[in-house]
Amino acid sequence: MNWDIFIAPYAQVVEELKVKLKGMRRQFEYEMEQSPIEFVTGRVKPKSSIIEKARRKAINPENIEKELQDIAGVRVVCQFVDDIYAVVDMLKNRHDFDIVEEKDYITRKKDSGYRSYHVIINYPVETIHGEKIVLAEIQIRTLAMNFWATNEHSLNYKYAGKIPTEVKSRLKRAAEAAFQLDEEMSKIKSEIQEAQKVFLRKEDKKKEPKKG
Ligand SMILES: Nc1nc2c(ncn2[C@@H]2O[C@H](COP(=O)(O)OP(=O)(O)OP(=O)(O)O)[C@@H](O)[C@H]2O)c(=O)[nH]1
Ligand SMILES: Nc1ncnc2c1ncn2[C@@H]1O[C@H](COP(=O)(O)OP(=O)(O)OP(=O)(O)O)[C@@H](O)[C@H]1O
Repeated sequence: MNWDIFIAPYAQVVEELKVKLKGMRRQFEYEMEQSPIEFVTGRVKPKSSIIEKARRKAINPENIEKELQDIAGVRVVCQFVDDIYAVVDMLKNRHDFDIVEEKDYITRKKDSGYRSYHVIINYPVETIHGEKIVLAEIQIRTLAMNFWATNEHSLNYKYAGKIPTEVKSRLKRAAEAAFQLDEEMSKIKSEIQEAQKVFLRKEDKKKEPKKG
């Protein structure tokens, strides 16, 4: 199998989804002065990670495309927890892909402490050989959930998946603290948003050309 040929449609999907989700963010800012989307990232799963995951999950190489859901992955990071559900609703209303699975690790966090909402989609991508339906994963999480997950990911990498018990329990406590942070911020959401709107208006005024 030629790896570049195999990966090309996934790279295309990641780029297209990033453009579309960033477009949603921009539209929100123009129309409402604020957006449920803080930022969007995306990546094609590295080759070594695909091979390792396929081995870990005992997936036959010929079934990788059907069974590995996150070769193409994008991430939508939001300020507040209810922004996540607003984004999920918007994804459900789109007609350019089909949702095949939803994983709500917010109401049911993982044992590690991980929280996020995952939407798995079938995305039709145009290739030089015609349309190809490709699986992709959209992770939606708050800034606090993202902070936790990024740090936990680094520790998992450092300890090759075997994080010492002491560090693990600190991570669980940190996950609880991130959860509390999200809860508290949600309670003062309207005040924060009002302040951010005033700030945006001031920034826009600065950009206006001076009269006279
Ligand atoms: N940092 C961190 N990320 C996680 C954790 N669990 C899941 N993820 C992320 O979510 C993705 C999908 O995880 P799952 O929904 O559990 O599905 P999966 O593909 O079976 O993944 P595995 O948990 O690796 O078996 C992973 O590839 C990670 O990017 C976690 O405990 N910590
Ligand atoms: N859907 C996604 N969108 C954007 N970035 C992602 C997504 N999923 C993972 N990443 C990031 O891509 C990088 C490589 O992650 P990688 O795919 O190797 O591992 P993983 O998805 O966290 O774990 P696993 O192999 O266990 O599923 C990490 O920085 C990870 O945070």
